[in-house]
Amino acid sequence: MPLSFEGRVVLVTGAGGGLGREYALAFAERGAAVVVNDLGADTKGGGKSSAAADKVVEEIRAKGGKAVANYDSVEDGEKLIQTALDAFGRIDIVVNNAGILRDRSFARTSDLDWDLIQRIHLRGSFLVTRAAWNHMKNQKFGRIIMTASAAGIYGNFGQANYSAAKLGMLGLSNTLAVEGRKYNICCNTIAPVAGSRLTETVMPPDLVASLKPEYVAPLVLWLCHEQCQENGGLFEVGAGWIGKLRWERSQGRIVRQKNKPMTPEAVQAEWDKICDFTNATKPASVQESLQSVVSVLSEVESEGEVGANPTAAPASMASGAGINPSEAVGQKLPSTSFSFTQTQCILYALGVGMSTKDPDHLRFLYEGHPDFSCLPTFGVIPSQSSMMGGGLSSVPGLDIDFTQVLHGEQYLELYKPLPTSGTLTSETTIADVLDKGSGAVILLDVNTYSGGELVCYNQFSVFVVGAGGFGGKRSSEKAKVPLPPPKRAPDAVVIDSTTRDQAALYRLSGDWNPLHIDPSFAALGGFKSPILHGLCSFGFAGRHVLKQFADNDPSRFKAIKVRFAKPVIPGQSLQTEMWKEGSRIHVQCKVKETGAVVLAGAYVDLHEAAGASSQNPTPVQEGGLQSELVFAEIGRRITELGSELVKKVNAVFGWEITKDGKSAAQWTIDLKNGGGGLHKGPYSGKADVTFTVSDEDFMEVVTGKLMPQKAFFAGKLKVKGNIMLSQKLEVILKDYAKL
Ligand SMILES: CCCCCCC[C@@H](O)CC(=O)SCCNC(=O)CCNC(=O)[C@H](O)C(C)(C)COP(=O)(O)OP(=O)(O)OC[C@H]1O[C@@H](n2cnc3c(N)ncnc32)[C@H](O)[C@@H]1OP(=O)(O)O
Repeated sequence: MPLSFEGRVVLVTGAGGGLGREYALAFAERGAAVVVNDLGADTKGGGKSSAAADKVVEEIRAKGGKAVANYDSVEDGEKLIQTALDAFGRIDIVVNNAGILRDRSFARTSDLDWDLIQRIHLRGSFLVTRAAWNHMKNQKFGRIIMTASAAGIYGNFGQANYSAAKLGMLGLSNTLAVEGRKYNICCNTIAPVAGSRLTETVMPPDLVASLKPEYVAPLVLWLCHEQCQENGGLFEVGAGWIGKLRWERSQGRIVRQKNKPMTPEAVQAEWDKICDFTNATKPASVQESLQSVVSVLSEVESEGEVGANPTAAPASMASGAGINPSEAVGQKLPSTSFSFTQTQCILYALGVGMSTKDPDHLRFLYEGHPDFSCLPTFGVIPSQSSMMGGGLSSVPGLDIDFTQVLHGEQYLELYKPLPTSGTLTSETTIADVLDKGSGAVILLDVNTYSGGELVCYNQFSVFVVGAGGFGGKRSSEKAKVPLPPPKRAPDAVVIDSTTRDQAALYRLSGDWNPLHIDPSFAALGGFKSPILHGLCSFGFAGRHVLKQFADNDPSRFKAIKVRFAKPVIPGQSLQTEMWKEGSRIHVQCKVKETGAVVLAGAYVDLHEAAGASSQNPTPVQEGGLQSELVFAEIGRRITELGSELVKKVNAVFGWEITKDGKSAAQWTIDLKNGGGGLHKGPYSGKADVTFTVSDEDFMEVVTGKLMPQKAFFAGKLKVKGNIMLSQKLEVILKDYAKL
């Protein structure tokens, strides 16, 4: 179908001749109403005449087209746009084409030469475009062209002023592309080579004659058509040829070591590698650029070697997918080391939705807890950092578009419970590359070691949307496959909310992919808003199973497999459905609000429980916080209740609370045979708890001057005893409250 501009209103600046005239005629021929702007100045900006614009308007009208003339300078941007609004009622397309030259060698460039060129090219384009911007925003459509020049891109003798202005227009265009994206305003830049008044002074006449403006106009028309979604591009065009330009960045080298000064000698030593464009990346946004630089910080912090090249990470920033399995499979990524402390374990637990609201979570959130542990699914973090730090893009045969990368599946197997701090090293191999038609799947096997001992194995499956069709195989014997759940009602269902900031929190564990936080980046992948990390939902599901079927005991966790079937949006609720089949728990996760299955074919393998069943009382050792806080709370309640109420408590619940205070005050709570009353069933057992405080501190607590919790932390209130899970004590506290 011919590309029509029927109903569109176009402003072309500098349209009295050359390229501008050609654009104006071409737009009008395809149905657009055109504002033909031309000041009628000479090529150096002198003089003023309406003749040039009028002539083009006449030409258009003679062919039955719609056009009006405007003779204002582009520095009066508002007036140009007003002409369009007055004549045609709207403005859809702005082609910033007007320009003049003041060529001088740099030493001879005067202030005036400089200022005039900046004013007409850069400032003029800014003023005209700004005047049109809100109209385009409101109508949710706009197409803008900036005219740069090879002189700006490459530099050209005698054109310092012009080069600066022209590349300035590219910077302007790049930012308008970012800001306009959500309003369907696209802004692109062209660097045309055509015979015109500006080029006839620097080119031989027959070359000028053969570089016709009509060899440039079709690109401008396409870029301005509603069907064209190109945005933020830079194109060289001339003689019937069009090429796109982009930034390329070498992999670079880290020249700094933790806690050591960065020196020019280190830069010198790495210079060849810094400038080596082998396996160069193509960052296409500030986020992509920054992200890789940020990864340097973690690399340096984890004391990565000088000479590493983490700026290639994460995944590939290259566009223009090119996948070659025979080159990629078997390749190893540089091995990485990951150092962590309790902080990372806690941050991760918070990232996958743990909260102090659930007392059972405290063992994963508080380093002072006697059973403080790392969540088993944290096992993906050290290995993930190996990919983030090393970069898939450095692998030959994997030229992938990072904006199209989704996490497809994950398998994790632990060979021993994870430590809560230490240094782990990871070795990553490209296990296979599959052609799934709609995408490519890259399987990465990662072994993670502590010292020489294997701690865990991960298989990452990375789905690169749109990168399929390269003629590869569809399945792999190396893949850990998802398993469908049994065809019966689930044995357990847990519903848990993610928060609006879930991804913002989870990313602090090391996956800085802007897909999860930056709306513009998410839009590049076709998402309306940032999506949650697959591994975050994975962490939710993993801990649901651990709580439901393994008493939150990390040592019982063996392995987990998950397929990410659909994206989750931060703030949605996850409904985890679980089926117990021996030691395997099949899992399926849905978004509660939509019913969509987001984790499919998932399962968790558990080790058999050793010893007591989960129904037995859990002994709490002296000094453990989870119980202590609650005990301290009980102590406070008891003192508040006073002796009369204590008696009542004893009577109602069949408890025996006594005070034995000589040199110290001691309280003993004895839940006789489950305490009777409300405390039957799984809460049966006996709890003997002793609070020990000095008389002085006891009085402080009794008179409310010192909160029991504070007394506990200050070591003034000591607690000793065995009792069932604190959760049950919360129940007890509620019962006290009823009294
Ligand atoms: C740390 C470094 C490594 C990690 C890199 C990732 C970095 C992270 O920051 C990124 C993320 O966390 S992204 C968030 C989590 N992931 C998602 O939300 C993806 C959700 N899934 C989808 O949208 C689709 O399944 C989709 C788009 C993936 C596939 O949908 P379709 O194209 O419609 O595919 P479909 O027609 O259903 O099936 C075609 C073939 O592909 C297989 N397949 C489908 N989903 C898959 C998936 N999720 N993983 C792997 N393979 C998958 C199908 O089985 C089918 O193949 P076959 O016919 O051989 O069975």
